[in-house]
Amino acid sequence: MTEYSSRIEGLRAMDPAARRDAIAGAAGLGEDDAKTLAGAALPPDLANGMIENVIGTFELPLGVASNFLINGREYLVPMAVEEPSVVAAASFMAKLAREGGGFTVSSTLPIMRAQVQVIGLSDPHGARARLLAQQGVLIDMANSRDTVLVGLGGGCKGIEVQVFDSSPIGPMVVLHLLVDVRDAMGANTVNSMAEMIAPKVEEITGGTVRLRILSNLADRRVVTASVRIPAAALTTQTLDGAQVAQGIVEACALALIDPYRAATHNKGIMNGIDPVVVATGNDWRAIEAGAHAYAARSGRYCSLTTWEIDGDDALSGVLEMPMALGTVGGATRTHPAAQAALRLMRITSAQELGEVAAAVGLAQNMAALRALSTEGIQRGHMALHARNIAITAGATGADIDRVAKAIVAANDVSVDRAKQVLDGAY
Ligand SMILES: CC(C)(COP(=O)([O-])OP(=O)([O-])OC[C@H]1O[C@@H](n2cnc3c(N)ncnc32)[C@H](O)[C@@H]1OP(=O)([O-])[O-])[C@@H](O)C(=O)NCCC(=O)NCCSC(=O)C[C@@](C)(O)CC(=O)[O-]
Ligand SMILES: NC(=O)C1=CN([C@@H]2O[C@H](COP(=O)(O)OP(=O)(O)OC[C@H]3O[C@@H](n4cnc5c(N)ncnc54)[C@H](OP(=O)(O)O)[C@@H]3O)[C@@H](O)[C@H]2O)C=CC1
Repeated sequence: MTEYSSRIEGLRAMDPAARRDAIAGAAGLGEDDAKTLAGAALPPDLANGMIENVIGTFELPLGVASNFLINGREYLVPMAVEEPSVVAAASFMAKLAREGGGFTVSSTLPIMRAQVQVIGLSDPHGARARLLAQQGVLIDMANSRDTVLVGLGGGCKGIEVQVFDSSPIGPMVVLHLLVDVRDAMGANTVNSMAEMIAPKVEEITGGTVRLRILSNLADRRVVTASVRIPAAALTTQTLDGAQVAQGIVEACALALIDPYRAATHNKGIMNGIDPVVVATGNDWRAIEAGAHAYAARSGRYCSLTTWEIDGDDALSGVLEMPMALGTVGGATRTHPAAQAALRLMRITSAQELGEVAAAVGLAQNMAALRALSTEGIQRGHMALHARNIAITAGATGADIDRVAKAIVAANDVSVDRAKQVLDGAY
């Protein structure tokens, strides 16, 4: 068996079939999985079982980011995304990151929260005390709902109770169930537990339970990714590495103080994370909600990453954010391509998947800041977007690359110019 490698010579120049063969070979992926990743993997009857009123399926390009070395392990990362330059940028930064030993990642236990809202209380603080006194009963009751999870070492591990002295409808108490969901995203799991304990919560508090639902602010399920790259590795044709590193730090500084910039900065991070979330059949709305709520947890929305230059003149970046991803549950086991994507990465736990997604998010942020603080985003991004423009203008087959190259060379990446190239005017 060949050794798994994420470095594949000439990958970008291959056609999709050859690229798929090269990826499958490098990852030791079986023929069936390679075929599944080629597309049309979701038959109508399966799709019809996943959501309602199904009329078909909607496809996205699936790319693979190369060069990722994460905690000393090689990863070829599947990314389902419509935006050009995202996969290239991640691969590029992962290549640079190898100069410093790649990415280092870690994560907390997969603890999700479910909220149980209690209203109609005359003594909210007394109700809180009564709930805390009965926490053993509530935890046992919640765990009786999911013996499979408990058998796997997960389950409800504790409760928290918050009192809101005032709200538009008066005081309320909110009980949080803290549940180790193991390899699941966990929404259905914790929602079932919250609904199960609700009558007992009413009995203990004397109030009325309204909402029983997870919180997407998964602040007890946090992943940290970091990277440290010697400045020399960042050298470009016109700038030395120290200048590039300084530019990245200065670009991040604005996202740390200004929500207008932070929103775009964090969108750039999610450019890396969402495609991995989608490719593995996970709930990207949950990941987006968690990320942005976490970015605003201090009361001021800011960057999810920090970039510094350390004492040895190396550029050092850190991303910290919630990551509620599953390798079981939801659509992760229903969609054949999601399973093949996990096998492509050889991922065996939800925690590992979250850590890989975070490394890709950090790489993506670095790529954007590097481009923005040096030559600007348009050169690299528009050169790759040019193929989309060529298609929009009507190019097909070999004409797509020919027209794209021509409009990039003319520094006029527009549909008009592409049409003129197609019509032979240039
Ligand atoms: C686009 C690049 C990578 C070009 O950068 P470049 O310097 O032209 O790249 P290169 O040709 O020297 O290639 C270097 C490596 O990049 C990868 N690479 C390069 N091209 C390809 C390709 N066609 N297909 C596959 N891989 C590619 C590949 O790994 C390659 O290594 P090699 O294979 O040669 O050993 C660079 O300009 C870049 O990183 N730009 C940033 C792009 C970006 O951030 N895109 C996201 C969309 S913009 C956005 O939505 C977010 C934003 C920007 O608003 C966020 C924010 O504001 O913070
Ligand atoms: N606000 C939000 O984000 C919401 C999201 N959702 C959706 O919920 C879905 C995810 O819910 P989720 O609870 O993950 O899915 P599931 O309920 O489908 O799967 C979780 C269940 O899988 C079983 N299981 C088997 N092996 C494992 C393992 N190794 N680790 C953990 N559990 C295991 C467990 O018990 P058992 O076998 O007994 O089932 C567990 O309860 C997504 O589709 C999401 O879109 C739903 C509501 C709200």
